Amino acid sequence: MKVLVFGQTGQLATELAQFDGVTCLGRRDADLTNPRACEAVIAQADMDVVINAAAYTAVDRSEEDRDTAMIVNAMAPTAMAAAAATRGIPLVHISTDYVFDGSGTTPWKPDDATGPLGVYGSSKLGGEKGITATGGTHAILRTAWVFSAHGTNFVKTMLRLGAERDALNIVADQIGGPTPARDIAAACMRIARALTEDPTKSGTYHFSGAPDVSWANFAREIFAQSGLSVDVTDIPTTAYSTSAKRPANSRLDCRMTTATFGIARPDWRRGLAQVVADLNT
Ligand SMILES: NC(=O)C1=CN([C@@H]2O[C@H](COP(=O)(O)OP(=O)(O)OC[C@H]3O[C@@H](n4cnc5c(N)ncnc54)[C@H](OP(=O)(O)O)[C@@H]3O)[C@@H](O)[C@H]2O)C=CC1
Ligand SMILES: Cc1cn([C@H]2C[C@H](O)[C@@H](COP(=O)(O)OP(=O)(O)O[C@H]3O[C@@H](C)C(=O)[C@@H](O)[C@H]3O)O2)c(=O)[nH]c1=O
Repeated sequence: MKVLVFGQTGQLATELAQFDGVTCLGRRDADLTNPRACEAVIAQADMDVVINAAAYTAVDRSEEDRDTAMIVNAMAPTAMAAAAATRGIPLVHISTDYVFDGSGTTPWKPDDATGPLGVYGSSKLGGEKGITATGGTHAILRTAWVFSAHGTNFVKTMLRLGAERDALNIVADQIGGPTPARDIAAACMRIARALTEDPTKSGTYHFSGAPDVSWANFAREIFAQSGLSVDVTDIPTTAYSTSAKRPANSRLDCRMTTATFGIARPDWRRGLAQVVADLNT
């Protein structure tokens, strides 16, 4: 299976690059601020499937840079979907828990009502809607709280801060499933294969690590596994000021993904152990 991946330097793209048959495109090969260029790349490439692992992921910055976030996260993926549909190949696209408003405590199902709280979530929802509307073979895989040894993520932020300070205040009223990028990459490859064999599996799916946890308890586990002695104090969201609002409830109901593709929720504590080991080598 020949797989064209948008993204090269990011957490997910770096993990996808480990699989056979994958060609990763960096910004110089395809800049998502130019959706037409993304379309042209797909039209010209001889590929079996496209995975979009590129996105504008700076949640707070997107509040002041709405236009770029919308082009990269909504217009470019829509253009990719149109080009993939024209070529008759599937598109696997990654979306986020931030498309939900975070109300309640029940895990979100794929067809639950969306209601993004900020620009990043709105732009990602725009991408979902554009892809779905093209009517081509696709999977939109919503995930959450991604971490890996590469790029920027909460684990690396905690390790940096934990090396500098012996106490941290961390939000404890936002709950979600941290997800190792390596497991998302494996899920994407499996879904890509399944879609090439059975396009009726097109749709929106959820995939996040288990068990669900607060950011504060995630931080505690990060420090425990990395041997750092840092005192974590639970704080409410209201005590941590950010430009973008984050959902309180980021739990994702992943049962449809398991039922359709045989992919189970990974235990993020195992993924964390791997990342901590990778960072120490
Ligand atoms: N990170 C997370 O916690 C979560 C991420 N997701 C989604 O998962 C997917 C993968 O995320 P992740 O791997 O963490 O992302 P990263 O932030 O690690 O990487 C983003 C990638 O997108 C590329 N990119 C950004 N803007 C452009 C552009 N204009 N043209 C070309 N490439 C561009 C970056 O390239 P460059 O280095 O050149 O900027 C980079 O390779 C995204 O769709 C994201 O929305 C979903 C839930 C949680
Ligand atoms: C650094 C720090 C963060 N926090 C809080 C702020 C926030 O509520 C939470 C996580 O902060 P971050 O800014 O690292 O995470 P954030 O960038 O919001 O992470 C999100 O990224 C996008 C791309 C997604 O799609 C989401 O699934 C999610 O992973 O931790 C503290 O409470 N104390 C701290 O010292």
